[in-house]
Amino acid sequence: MQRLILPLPGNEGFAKRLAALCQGELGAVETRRFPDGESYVRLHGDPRGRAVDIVCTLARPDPSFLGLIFAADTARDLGATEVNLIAPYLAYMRQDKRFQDGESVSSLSFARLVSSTFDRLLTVDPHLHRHPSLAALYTIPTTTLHAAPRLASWIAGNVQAPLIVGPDEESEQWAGSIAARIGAPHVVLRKTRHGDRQVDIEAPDLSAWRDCTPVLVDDIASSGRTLVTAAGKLAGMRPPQCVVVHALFAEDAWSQVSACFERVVSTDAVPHPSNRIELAPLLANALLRDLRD
Ligand SMILES: O=P(O)(O)OC[C@H]1O[C@H](OP(=O)(O)OP(=O)(O)O)[C@H](O)[C@@H]1O
Repeated sequence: MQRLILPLPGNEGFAKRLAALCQGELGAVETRRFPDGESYVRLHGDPRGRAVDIVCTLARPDPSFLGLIFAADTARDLGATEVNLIAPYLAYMRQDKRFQDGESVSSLSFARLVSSTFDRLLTVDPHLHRHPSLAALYTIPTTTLHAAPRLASWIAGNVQAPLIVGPDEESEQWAGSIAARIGAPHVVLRKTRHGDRQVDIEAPDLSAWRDCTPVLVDDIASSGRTLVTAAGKLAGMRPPQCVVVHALFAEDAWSQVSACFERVVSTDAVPHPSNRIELAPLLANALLRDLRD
């Protein structure tokens, strides 16, 4: 039986591309607020006897999360054989430790809530910093996909003589992988984070690559401070470009970041005007491979 693909509001475009690629049936989730602010949820599509994939990128998750849980529960109540969460961006991955007494380890609490509601989670480049994999947080099976091959193809097709630049040591994994795929050089800068919006970045001598176009690559753009500060270290080189996986761009980050680069592009993991790189093919392949019903 065809899978039923149900996007939460705002995820319809991504879900439509996904449904077309994996021959799923596209349904819908209607949501609204009751006058008292509580969430109303109604599914359009029949989950009975079928695998249901709920598509909801989890950027800014707090206002939509309860509706997501209600949608999943409703699919199960109505007879879905399994209920999976397709979250191209996975939220609450950064507070993965109690830095100060009494703090919530929200990565773990969020993972418990998702694990108690869904049968399986598919996501792209979750911000795994202190944990080796999602299995350290989630008790359901998870599939972690990587955008680096698609970022590499975009850079190879759009940038002459790129120098791949990672803004911090953690970005070595994707900067190195992208560079190796397209036969480009790469460098990694060193970042020290002092607060939500304060970072310092040190760069090595980049003069050997003056004839290259620096392409900054990162997993997340949130406050934008990492990208803005890193761009400041590329002075004297060709106009820099920037490719990110998850375009959160909080508050005024987009105007700050876009002013520092000749071009900023992102994947469609989080809907944003900078989206140029489609991830639906990556997720469709995973669905067809891992979740065959
Ligand atoms: O746009 P911004 O607000 O600068 O946030 C984005 C940056 O934050 C993350 O790293 P972070 O420095 O938080 O490392 P960590 O979470 O792994 O400690 C991420 O890898 C980006 O580099």
